[in-house]
Order: sequence, then structure tokens, then C-alpha cells
Amino acid sequence: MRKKLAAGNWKMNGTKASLGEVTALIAAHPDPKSEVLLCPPATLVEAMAQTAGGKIAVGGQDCHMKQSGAHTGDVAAEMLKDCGATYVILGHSERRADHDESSAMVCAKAEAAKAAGLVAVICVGETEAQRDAGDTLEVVGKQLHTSVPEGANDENTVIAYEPVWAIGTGRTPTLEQIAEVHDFMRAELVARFGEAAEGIRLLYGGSVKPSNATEIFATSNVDGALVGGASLKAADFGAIIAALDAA
Ligand SMILES: O=C(CO)COP(=O)(O)O
Repeated sequence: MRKKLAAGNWKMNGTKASLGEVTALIAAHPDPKSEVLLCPPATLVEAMAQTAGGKIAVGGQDCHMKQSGAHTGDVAAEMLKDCGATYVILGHSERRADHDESSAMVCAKAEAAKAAGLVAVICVGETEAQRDAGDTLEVVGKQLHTSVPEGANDENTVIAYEPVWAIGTGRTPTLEQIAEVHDFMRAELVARFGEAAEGIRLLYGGSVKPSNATEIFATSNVDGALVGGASLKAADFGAIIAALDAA
């Protein structure tokens, strides 16, 4: 049985003042059935981990593929771990677009995360043009194959399907489209990694909010969500956690 995961990606939002949302979230949901993860900017990882006190997991939003060295502005997986992170998001479409991250780089970063003992949340997803061209499964399959390193299992890897056109737009795929991609991803992972892949959690991400969470969580092979905007406020994210607990 896969443990459901409600993950929040704060992106480039939040200062110490925002940690009040974490306190409020824990107060409102002291003992959720689902696992809860928040990924703040790197500057907040340590303070958030302290605020969370082990009640919710904390993760980074990226890490470098090397352990240390002359890489100004970058953060190593080990450094996130040292600040209390247990997860790291890798290959988010905003990083693939803003920083030209290739799937090969994402794969190398996932290896670094694994070496540091962090769980990698590896993101894949098609653009609108790719979906319109009927290439969604081919694109997602190729990203999965090239971004996820050997030895992936439920303890070191989570996959997030985030259609690029659904991120921050208020638009979502139909439930049939989400099920099609998630069932496909499960089959691809099991074909490659065998039984170890049955336990890998598959998250949907892209305009998840309290009003659509319940139906998305009832969809085949959806084990939770990677939430952007709606993870910033305790009330919204709390409602999404409640929907996942009820799924
Ligand atoms: O990119 C996302 C999470 O990583 C999704 O963002 P939104 O929930 O704001 O659409």
C-alpha cells in the first residue's frame, strides 16, 4: 500500500514571516493520515524544518549534481540534508526552462540526492504543443526513462506528473487524461524496475486546489499531489491534505 503524499512547492516565495503558515497547518492537521511535505526556497529549509518539528517533511527545490566545489550560487544535496531536508524536487519544468536543465542533468542530480539520502521528487510533463501534437505519452516516457536513475524504488524516488500548460494556469487535464498518463507511468516504471516500482508514489501537479483535489485523488494511480500556489496558505493546503486523507 503506497502512503499518500501531499507535497507543496513554494517556488520562489516566502520569508521567515511565512513560517506562520506552517505552524497553522500543523495546528489544523496535527495527525494527517497522508505524508505531508513542503519544499520552501533553500533559504528557509532549516527554519522550516525546525518549525515543522518532524510533523511534516521538508525538501529542497533543486540540488547540484556534485557534492561540493566551485559552483557559485548552487546548493548540494548534502547541504539540504544538513539543514533538515529529507526530499528534493528535481527537474521541475521551471528549472528545465529557466536553467536549461536536461533530463541527463536531472538524472545526475537524482544520483546526488540518493547519495545524500534524500528522496528525489522527479518531475515530468508535456507542453501544450506536445499534447496538441499527440505526443504526451512519448514525451513523458522519454523524460521518465532519461531522468530517473537506475535503482529507483519507493524509498528514494517519487514521480510528479506536471503538464507544463497546467502549472499556474487554473487549467487541468481531464481525469481521463490524468489516469492515462499515470497508468502509463506505472507500467513504464514497473517494466524497468520490476516490483520495486509498485511502491513508487506518482503525484499529479498543476493547478491543484481544494475544489478539484477530491476528484483528482480518486483517479487511477494518483498517490497525491505536488501543489504550487495552493500550498502557500495553510487553509488551502490543509483542505487539500484533508481531501487526500479522505481519498
Ligand atoms: O508547479 C507546480 C508544483 O510544482 C504546480 O503549480 P500550481 O499548483 O501553482 O499550478
